[in-house]
Amino acid sequence: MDAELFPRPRTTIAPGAVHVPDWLDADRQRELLTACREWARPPAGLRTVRTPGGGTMTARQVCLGWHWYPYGYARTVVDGDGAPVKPLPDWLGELARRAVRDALGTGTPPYDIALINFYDADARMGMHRDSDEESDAPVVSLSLGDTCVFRFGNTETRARPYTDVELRSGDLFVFGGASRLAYHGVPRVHPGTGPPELGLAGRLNVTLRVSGR
Ligand SMILES: O=C(O)CCC(=O)C(=O)O
Ligand SMILES: [Fe+2]
Repeated sequence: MDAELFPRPRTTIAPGAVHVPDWLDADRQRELLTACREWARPPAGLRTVRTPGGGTMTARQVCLGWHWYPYGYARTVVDGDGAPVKPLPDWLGELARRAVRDALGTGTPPYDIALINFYDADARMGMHRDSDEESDAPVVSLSLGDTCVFRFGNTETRARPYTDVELRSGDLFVFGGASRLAYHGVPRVHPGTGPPELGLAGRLNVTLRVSGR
């Protein structure tokens, strides 16, 4: 990890939306990466997501707990190999609850959805809302590998006002409350910026949600 002259501060980006730099230490990042590599294997492994309009998402994805597809949830990979979705391990659900407690100081119901997004140097994610859940529990986002620009906007439109936040390996971002349905996206990944000792080319994002089902 780079030694910073000044540690990056924890920042409230919008009401209920908090960025906590360096939340995962190097060992926890390595453990999470090892787990992601296992989850990415078939069956129900890393896949390219096709949108109803005929496009494809550039970030490839694997789901745990519930399988997300545009735009709903299923117990099997209905838009892929048809296999049952992998279970979400208790330790990962507990990590998400601890994240919310740390970032927002509140309790939450158990987390039952994890999306793992893999970004190569050219991958992006367009502005969207996480709105396929029936729970208003906060969304938890963990980053590994390359630094990205995470764009966090408003609940009304994909356009401004928004705030660009640099998410680095080990950073936590939580959005709940008044920001739970805010538009957000990843306009850019900076290749080669991850911690060399992690050994990941690209960026991984682990997004945890509560389905409310
Ligand atoms: O990669 C990220 O940081 C954001 C991912 C995201 O917004 C999502 O999976 O819904
Ligand atoms: Fe999202």
